[in-house]
Amino acid sequence: MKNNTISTQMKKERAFLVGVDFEQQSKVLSVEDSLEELALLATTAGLKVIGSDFQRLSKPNPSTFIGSGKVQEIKAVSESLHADIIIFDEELSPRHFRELEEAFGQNIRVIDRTTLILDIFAQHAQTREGKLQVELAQYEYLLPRLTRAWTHLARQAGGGAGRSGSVGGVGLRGPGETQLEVDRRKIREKITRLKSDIEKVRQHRQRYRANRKRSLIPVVTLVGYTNAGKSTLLNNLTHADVYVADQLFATLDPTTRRLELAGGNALLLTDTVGFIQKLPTNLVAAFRATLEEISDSDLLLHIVDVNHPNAIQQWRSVLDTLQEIEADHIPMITILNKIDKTEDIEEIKKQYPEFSNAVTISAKNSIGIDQLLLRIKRELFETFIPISVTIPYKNGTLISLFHEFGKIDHIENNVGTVKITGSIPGRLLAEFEKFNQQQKSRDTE
Ligand SMILES: Nc1nc2c(ncn2[C@@H]2O[C@H](COP(=O)(O)OP(=O)(O)OP(=O)(O)O)[C@@H](O)[C@H]2O)c(=O)[nH]1
Ligand SMILES: [Mg+2]
Repeated sequence: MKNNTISTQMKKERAFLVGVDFEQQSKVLSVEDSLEELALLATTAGLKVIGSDFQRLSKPNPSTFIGSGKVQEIKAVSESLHADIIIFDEELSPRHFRELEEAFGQNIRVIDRTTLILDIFAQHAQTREGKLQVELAQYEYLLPRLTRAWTHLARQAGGGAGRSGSVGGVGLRGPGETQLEVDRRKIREKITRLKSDIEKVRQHRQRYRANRKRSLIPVVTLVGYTNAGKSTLLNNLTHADVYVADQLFATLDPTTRRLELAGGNALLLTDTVGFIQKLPTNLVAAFRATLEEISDSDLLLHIVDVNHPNAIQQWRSVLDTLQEIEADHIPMITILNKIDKTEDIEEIKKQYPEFSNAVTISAKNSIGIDQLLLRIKRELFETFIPISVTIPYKNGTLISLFHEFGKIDHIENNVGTVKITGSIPGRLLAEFEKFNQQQKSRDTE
């Protein structure tokens, strides 16, 4: 594989995009819309998009992904447009890469959607954890796709391999190993090291989360398609200073801020990485630590750019990803954002029943924010579930929790235990489950 890094320092590289319209395949976006999104991704990565084309296929061609005639056609067009790089809107297999590089020749690089997203992630990651996660995803993606000696990796990654000199230099080559094997081995070693580093960060994060759980402030996470306005909303609500930009994946690293609601309740609000259709699965895996934040929340705020022509498709695609990371059971408020740019919001709500219960806001212009805060408050602090529990004195935290957040109808002190009948916010149900009266009497029968 040739150099995979898209440089933004030099004159903008010229990119030609290639999509595939698969017949009979359920897809989130049409091939044209998906290519438009790919163009945005390419621009975000610092490329200049000079054209695009697509082919209708029933299944990928095993050697060149698209048909060989189409390859020749695209080769001719992209050469005449002086393209530096060709981007496929689908994930390419190692063999596809090999054959396409062969077909397009030395002067044009071939990358795919995943490589492009990984590149943007690499450019946008700020924290150590974010950087580690992206680096791991890049190495894991590249390892099987390594088709020739690949010395740029060491320089590009800026990691250990770079400091130890050029890959495969004198003394680095193992007996009988080819350059390619050396590269592969080095990458495998690097992957092992990255995984253990990430695991350490993950454990630290888990301990932090456990502490937070104990403090019992509800955790609310902003989710949504990339560029929907998640960071803008976090900034609006908490006066945080998260980077906001009209580009894809502006945010990579999670930011958490405390938000005080009227009436004295507080919550922790987290902004995190956005989703996209055809999100590469290994990227989801690499970001598991970050995404665990989401599956551990008490409430999700799902932000939709209602002004986007594919708003409903984006909404569905986010739900798919939430299901993939096992976060689809968490209560969710759908928020239609950017209504300042929308002509008839009621019409849209009527058109899509999925949106009928949504809160409508403009995060940028502070429209509908009070309404949203009321909904959050209701969801977290005012949805009560009747319960009757017998709690041993030694579980004092739980008793004080009931006093603080629950509504007590009746309280009775016995030897070593206290029996409380009343109701608690739905989000706390799991905490009390063990001491639930009904549950207990069933068990002893
Ligand atoms: N007109 C309008 N633009 C908005 C509104 N909210 C956000 N935006 C714009 O939408 C773009 C994306 O906003 P962000 O807050 O960065 O979106 P995000 O969901 O955090 O995006 P990623 O971090 O890239 O996933 C920015 O240009 C914002 O200024 C709104 O209510 N109205
Ligand atoms: Mg953001």
